[in-house]
Amino acid sequence: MREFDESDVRIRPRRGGTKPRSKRRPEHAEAQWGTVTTIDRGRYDVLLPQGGVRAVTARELGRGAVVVGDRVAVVGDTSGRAGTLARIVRVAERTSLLRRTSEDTGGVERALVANADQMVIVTALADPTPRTRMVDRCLVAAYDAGMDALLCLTKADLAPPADFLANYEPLGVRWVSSARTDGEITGLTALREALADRTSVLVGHSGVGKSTLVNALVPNASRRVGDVNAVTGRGRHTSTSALLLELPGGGWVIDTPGVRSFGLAHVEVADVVGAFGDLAEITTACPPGCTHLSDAPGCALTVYLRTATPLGADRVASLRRLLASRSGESVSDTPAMPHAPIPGAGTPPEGTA
Ligand SMILES: Nc1nc2c(ncn2[C@@H]2O[C@H](COP(=O)(O)OP(=O)(O)OP(=O)(O)O)[C@@H](O)[C@H]2O)c(=O)[nH]1
Repeated sequence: MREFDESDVRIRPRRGGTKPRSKRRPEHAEAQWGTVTTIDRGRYDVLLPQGGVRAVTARELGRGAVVVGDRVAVVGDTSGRAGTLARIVRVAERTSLLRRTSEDTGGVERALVANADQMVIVTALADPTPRTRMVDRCLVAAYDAGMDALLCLTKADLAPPADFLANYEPLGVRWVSSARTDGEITGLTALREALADRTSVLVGHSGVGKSTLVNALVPNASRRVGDVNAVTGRGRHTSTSALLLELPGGGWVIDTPGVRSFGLAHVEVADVVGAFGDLAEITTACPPGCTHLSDAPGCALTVYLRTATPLGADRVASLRRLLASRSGESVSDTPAMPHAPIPGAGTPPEGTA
């Protein structure tokens, strides 16, 4: 019979070894501040003033505490040499946070991107067919996160923007459009102007041409361009992780992987209504807990509709469409009549819907 000796006993070294634990948190006075550019399986790429480093997060920060766009304090090996890992010890207060819930019915809330001040909603005018529902949900998420919204309509060589834009006329959403002409992406001047010196998060369904845009805006971005599936009409998921990129003319863009769903269960009704200053005042006369949807008993918006101007009625219809999209209900899209842009919607780089 074989005898046992010490080599048969496997002792897993305790994390931190036998070092006595200090009760005092290190001050990390030597920490350097940088911005998280991408995340891959628990590894964070952080851009420091002298260049990029790869880092892990300190245990006390907890899981999921850091997202792309976060300003973070980094300690340890910040040489950026291959194989080295620095440590993120602090996260700066965020100026904005884009979130989504995994399921509309109160699923887990996830932070997606921090510190962006503008959401660029990329939608193809054809191939795949544009859907207002996705755009509506993005708008709600942008308003909730405290960001401006910009509609970026791609593939204008395949269909004109007018019909689709009519849906956003009453909202006064800023818009730009791009096209492919003789193999080149054109119409980028207005987009570049709208992105200059800002941090913009690009969202959109897979296949709308988001990677193509990023490659055109940021030389060497090398975002993979996929094909639209001929059977489903949807794009393949060729991008994987959110990525922050510096624009040559100043400013930053954050490319996000193809978003298939935008769960908004975490968004409060009041935050959506708050984005409609004129209507918010009217809703103060609503009964407590009013959903402001068309079937809501005693909703002051329904009373207002009896005497509203066509523009006012369109505004109510748009707000209700957004509120319904927030709760996951589907409503039929009634194209709105063209009207003048809404004051306070921002300066349009090219036009206002
Ligand atoms: N006709 C036309 N096609 C375009 C235009 N922009 C992009 N495409 C094509 O649309 C397809 C999808 O483009 P991508 O840039 O990969 O789309 P994406 O939104 O990044 O998709 P994912 O990478 O899957 O998230 C590709 O075949 C592009 O060549 C455009 O302005 N006009």
